[in-house]
Amino acid sequence: MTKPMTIPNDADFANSPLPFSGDCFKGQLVLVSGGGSGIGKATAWCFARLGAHIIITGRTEQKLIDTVAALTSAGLSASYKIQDIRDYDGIAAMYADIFAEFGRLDILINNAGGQFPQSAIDFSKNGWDAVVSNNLNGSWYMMQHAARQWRDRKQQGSIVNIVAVVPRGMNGGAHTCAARAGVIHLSKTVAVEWAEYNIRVNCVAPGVIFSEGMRAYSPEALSEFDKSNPMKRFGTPWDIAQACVYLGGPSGSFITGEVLTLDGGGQLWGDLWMHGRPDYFR
Ligand SMILES: CCCCCCC/C=C/C(=O)SCCNC(=O)CCNC(=O)[C@H](O)C(C)(C)COP(=O)(O)OP(=O)(O)OC[C@H]1O[C@@H](n2cnc3c(N)ncnc32)[C@H](O)[C@@H]1OP(=O)(O)O
Ligand SMILES: NC(=O)C1=CN([C@@H]2O[C@H](COP(=O)(O)OP(=O)(O)OC[C@H]3O[C@@H](n4cnc5c(N)ncnc54)[C@H](OP(=O)(O)O)[C@@H]3O)[C@@H](O)[C@H]2O)C=CC1
Repeated sequence: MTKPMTIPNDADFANSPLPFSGDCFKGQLVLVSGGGSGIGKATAWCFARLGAHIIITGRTEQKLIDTVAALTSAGLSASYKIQDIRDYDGIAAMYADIFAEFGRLDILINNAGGQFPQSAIDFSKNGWDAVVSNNLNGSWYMMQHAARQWRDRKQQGSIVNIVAVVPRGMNGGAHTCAARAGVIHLSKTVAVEWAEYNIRVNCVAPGVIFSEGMRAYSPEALSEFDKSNPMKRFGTPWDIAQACVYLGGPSGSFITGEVLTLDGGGQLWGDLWMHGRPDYFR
């Protein structure tokens, strides 16, 4: 039978855990995919500074080594695993290793991903497949294998999927827009299906964030990115990191199936061309 609810009082509020105190994630394990650069790296730092042990993943070992070295040099707790998010069986084995070593995983920040900018009409079949596979399949493999571990061990879990701002499409990025829209609606669906397992699933949608990822764009396209929202500037990886902490941790405990957009208002005003603005739209 469900416990009857009581109205919280001053004593309850005095003792409720604060979401962003110095060590509020102490004893917790957070996995950040793509944690060797950009938004993932910032998110790893944010959680680690709040007391969590961080596992970062990615394909390029040197980036992971350097990031873990920086975190541990600062007295924080971190390790890494090399893992391509497109490798279904490899991901299952990675989670098995993590649970065998730590016995738990509290939060998955499903951040790894990316694309190349190109007009949709020019996509090759392989180009389309590569981006959809990276961003939709890869995100799903990471979510499903984590959720199976949590369900089987009767442990609660929280997933934050990093997506993109898709309501008005993404000019020059139709492949990633399709994949990210897929992740958003996948998240909304499993947020309901997995509520019985105490697994929350949310998304963070970054607008233009000035990270290493910006190297994938031409100077011409980049020169307009910071004018694509009413604040007329880029956001920072730290902006996104804090949103991940808010949604992924206890402060998000009654939030599931949600998309938190951090884009300086770009979904309301402005436009962005990932492959440069065509003359027709000048
Ligand atoms: C509305 C507001 C939205 C704001 C959006 C702001 C902009 C978003 C920014 C970011 O997301 S920053 C993060 C950027 N970081 C990355 O994108 C890095 C990750 N990307 C990759 O690792 C790769 O690009 C990939 C997408 C995973 C593809 O890697 P893969 O190793 O699978 O590809 P390949 O085997 O090299 O190629 C497969 C296929 O794709 C074609 N292709 C690859 N790059 C390009 C390109 N630059 N232009 C055109 N086509 C490309 C490649 O040619 C292959 O196709 P075929 O030649 O075989 O037909
Ligand atoms: N910066 C921005 O403006 C925006 C970014 N995003 C998304 O946010 C996320 C982080 O981007 P950002 O930090 O800016 O850019 P980065 O390119 O720095 O980050 C992407 C990370 O994902 C990893 N990665 C990519 N593909 C794979 C894969 N198949 N398997 C494992 N790891 C992979 C990369 O590491 P490695 O290559 O070593 O594997 C890299 O560390 C991405 O999903 C990006 O698309 C969304 C909207 C806007």
